[in-house]
Amino acid sequence: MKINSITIRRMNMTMKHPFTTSFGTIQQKDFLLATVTDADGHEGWGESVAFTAPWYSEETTETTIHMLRDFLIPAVLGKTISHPDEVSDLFGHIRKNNMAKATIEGAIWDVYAKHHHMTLAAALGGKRQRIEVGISIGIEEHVEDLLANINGFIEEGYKRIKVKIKPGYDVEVIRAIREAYPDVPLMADANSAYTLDDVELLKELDQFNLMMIEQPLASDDIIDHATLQKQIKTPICLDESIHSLEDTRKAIELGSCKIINVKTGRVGGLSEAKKIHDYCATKGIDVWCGGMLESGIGRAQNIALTTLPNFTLPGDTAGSSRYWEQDIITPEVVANEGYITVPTGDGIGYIPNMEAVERFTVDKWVFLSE
Ligand SMILES: O=C(O)CCC(=O)c1ccccc1C(=O)O
Ligand SMILES: [Mg+2]
Repeated sequence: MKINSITIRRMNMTMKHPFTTSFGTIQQKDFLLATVTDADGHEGWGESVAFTAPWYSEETTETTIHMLRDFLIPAVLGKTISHPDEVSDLFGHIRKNNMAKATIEGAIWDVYAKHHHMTLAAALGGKRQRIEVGISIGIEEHVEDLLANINGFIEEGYKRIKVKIKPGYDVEVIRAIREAYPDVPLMADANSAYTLDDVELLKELDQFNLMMIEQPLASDDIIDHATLQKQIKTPICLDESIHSLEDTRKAIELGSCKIINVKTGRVGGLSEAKKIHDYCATKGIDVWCGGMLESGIGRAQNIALTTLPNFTLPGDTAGSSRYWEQDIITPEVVANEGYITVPTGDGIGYIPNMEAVERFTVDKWVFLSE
């Protein structure tokens, strides 16, 4: 399969509702789409999950444009590959910049699956025909508003509720949720808002039977998380700290977590995500698929990844309508009673809605092979 051309679009989409975490609020999504074509004219799509500002990780929309244009696209354009696993070798001389790498790698997986007339899920080795999904709910200034949001999503059937916590918005908020919903599968994501000085407070969360606490400590830490896990009963799930299979191995060996949130962008692509999934399966560590407020393209990639067998816990991949007035794929992603049916068309299985894609495009670059 020869990589004939790559198109990068800078997109701007407005989310229906602002989304607030411990590090800030986001409503405007400024992100990139990559389209890769092979010599037979198959077209694969990928999405960059980097945000405009570097609050979740160090990558931004601008750094991903730089990396794609000056390093990553030249490394693959015109090359012939027989399998997407080879892309990591082509990128082998470029350190980190995982979200930029995953943008191209994801598009190459899609074009590979289309080239072989199979679904992306099947190309990855996934077997599930539907996936179980939860919902991630942002911080609300008033707890009544949060409870109203939770109520709506429980009524829609989402399989578990994830709420964001931060210092001053934690034990009492979780207590209020548990009083209203004693049995709902519930978890909390701190996005690195605490330190080991907060151990006593974090121990108080043990009384609420949370499925897990996600990334309580620093975004680059796996040592303190191991110390914390020894002192709390609630399983720790790592998100920000895990960038590779090697990080995963070290975190599991240290006892830093019992669960891993897999995000393709954070780990540099679907091939690495699959390796992490496979390794965790051998260690008895559950994984689930995280979200980055993606458009339909990234969402479709997440759905395909979640069909792998060790994605045993509901992920953050909600339906399109939770985020967008109009998504950029046809059909849109629909979650019904907490399940998304895996599409059966080739590749990502959803068709880019070009009218919507063009409408939200603010910049575009085309790279052709010689
Ligand atoms: O609904 C989603 O896509 C997941 C939302 C979410 O939790 C999140 C959104 C943006 C950045 C980081 C995170 C996170 O998982 O920590
Ligand atoms: Mg998280």
